[in-house]
Amino acid sequence: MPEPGRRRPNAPRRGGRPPAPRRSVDPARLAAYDVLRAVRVDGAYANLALPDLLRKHGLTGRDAGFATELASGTLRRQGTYDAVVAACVDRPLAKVEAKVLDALRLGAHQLLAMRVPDHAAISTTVDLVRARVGQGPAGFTNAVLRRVGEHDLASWVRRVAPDVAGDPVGFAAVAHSHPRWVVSALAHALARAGRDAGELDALLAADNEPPAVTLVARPGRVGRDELVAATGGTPTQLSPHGVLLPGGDPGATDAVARGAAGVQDEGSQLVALALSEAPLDGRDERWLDLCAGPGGKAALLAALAAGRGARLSANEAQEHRTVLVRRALSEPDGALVAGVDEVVTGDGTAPRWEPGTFDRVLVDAPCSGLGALRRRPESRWRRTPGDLRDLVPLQRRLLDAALDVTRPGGLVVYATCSPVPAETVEVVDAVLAGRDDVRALAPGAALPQVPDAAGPALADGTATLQLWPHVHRTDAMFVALLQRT
Ligand SMILES: C[S@@+](CC[C@H](N)C(=O)[O-])C[C@H]1O[C@@H](n2cnc3c(N)ncnc32)[C@H](O)[C@@H]1O
Repeated sequence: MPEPGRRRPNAPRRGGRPPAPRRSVDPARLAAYDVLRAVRVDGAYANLALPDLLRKHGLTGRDAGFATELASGTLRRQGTYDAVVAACVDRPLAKVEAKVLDALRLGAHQLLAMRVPDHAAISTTVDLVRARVGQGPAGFTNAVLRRVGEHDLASWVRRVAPDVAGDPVGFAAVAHSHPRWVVSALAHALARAGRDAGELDALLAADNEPPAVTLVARPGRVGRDELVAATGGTPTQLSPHGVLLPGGDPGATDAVARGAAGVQDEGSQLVALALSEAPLDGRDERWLDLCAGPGGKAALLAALAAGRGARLSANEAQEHRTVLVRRALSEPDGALVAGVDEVVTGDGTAPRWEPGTFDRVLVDAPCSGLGALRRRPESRWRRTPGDLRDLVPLQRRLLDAALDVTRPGGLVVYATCSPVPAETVEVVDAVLAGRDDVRALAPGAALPQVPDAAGPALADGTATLQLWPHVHRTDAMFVALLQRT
C-alpha cells in the first residue's frame, strides 16, 4: 500500500488537456450512469432498475457485470467518494451539479476500486459528461478526476477522514462509506449482542461486498443435490436447502424458472427454518406468514408445510406486493403450489382470522433493513433515524396481532433484517411486558448448525438469534421465538 501522499504509479499529471472527444459513449458506463440517475431522481432501487437498463443498453455477459459493479459499487461507496471529490473541487459539493457529481462518483469508483486504467476511467467519464451534460462540465470533470487519480483509496482515506483516535465513528463513516448514525447504530447492535467492538470494521467492510448469489431448493419441488448438479454450485453450510452459485444468471436455471428454486439469502432461509423446525406440541396444520411480500420466505414455508401436511396462509398489506407473493406461490400454470391455503391482502395489525387460528406464525416485520445493506446499495443513504420512530410502533402491533391469532401452545417467530435493538429485542420485550399469555423460547434449538449467533438476551434472560454478514456471510437477520401459553 503506498505511503500517504505518494502518487499512484500511473497517476495522471495535473492540468492535462481533456481527452479528445470519442465518437460514442461506452454503453456499460451509460447504463451505470442511468442507474444512478434513476436512484437519485426517481427514487428507484438500484437492483430493480438495473435489469431494465442493462437490457435497454444491450448489455450482456461481462459488460453487464461491469455495469452492475460500477453502479452498485459506486452507490455503496458514495460516502467515501464524496469526501474524496470534496477535497478535489474548489466549491462545496452541494454546488456541484447533481448530474456531474454522479459522473464524478462513477469515475472515482473506477479509479480507486476497479481495475480500470486511469486514462480509460477519466476519458470515458469525460465522454459521458460531454454527452449527457455539456462541454464545460466535461473539462471540470477531467480536472477533478485527474486529482482523484493522484492517490490510491487508502491514501485518500487517511487524507480526508477524521482522525481515527479523536473521532472513531467519523473515521469509520468515511473509510467504510456509511452514514455516521448507521455506524453508531451498528456499533450499538454489536455491543448489545455481546460482541467485540473490534468487529465493527469487519461488519462495515462486509456491507460493501456484493453478496454471493444463493439459491434455495424448495423441498419437495427440487432436491438440493439436483440443483447443485444443474448449476455447478455448492451446498451452503448453514441452510440444508441452500446452493451457492458460482456466477451466471440464476434465472437461466430451469428449477428457478419453474419456481421450484429461488434466489434467497441463506439468512432468510434460516428464518423460515427457525419457524418450521421449532418443536411444537399438538396440532401442526395451519401456518401464517403475516408480512409475506414479496414472498421469498412464504415460498420456502409453503414447501416445508406441504411436506408435513400443513397449509400456509400468506398475508401482505400492499396489493402490489401481494401480486408478487401470489406469483412466488404459484406454479407456472397459475395454480397455487402445494402447501398454500390462501394469499390475501390485509393489514397485519388487524388480521382477518379468528383468535387462536394458527399453529405457527411468522412476523417478518417491515424494518430499517440495516442488516441487508450489502444487497441494497443505495439504502444506507435513504434511511434516516426517524424511520425507526415510525417502524417500531408498527412492529409491536404486528407482533401483538400475530400472538392473538396463534393458538395456545402455538409458536411465533419475530424476525427482522436489522440487528438494531430498538426494532429487535426491544420490540419483543415491550410486547411481552404487555401480555401474560406468552413465553419466550431460545430459537437456537431449531438451528443447531448455526454457530456464533447469540443475539441480545430478552429481559427475562431468554436467548435470541442474530446473524451477521461478517460472521455468517448472510444478511443480519434477527430471530426471536415465542410461544402462546
Ligand atoms: C421484511 S418484508 C417481508 C419479506 C418477506 N417475508 C419475504 O421473505 O419475501 C415486510 C413486509 O411487510 C409488509 N407490511 C408492512 N406493513 C404491514 C402490515 N401492516 N401488515 C402486513 N404487512 C405489512 C411490507 O409491505 C413488506 O412487504
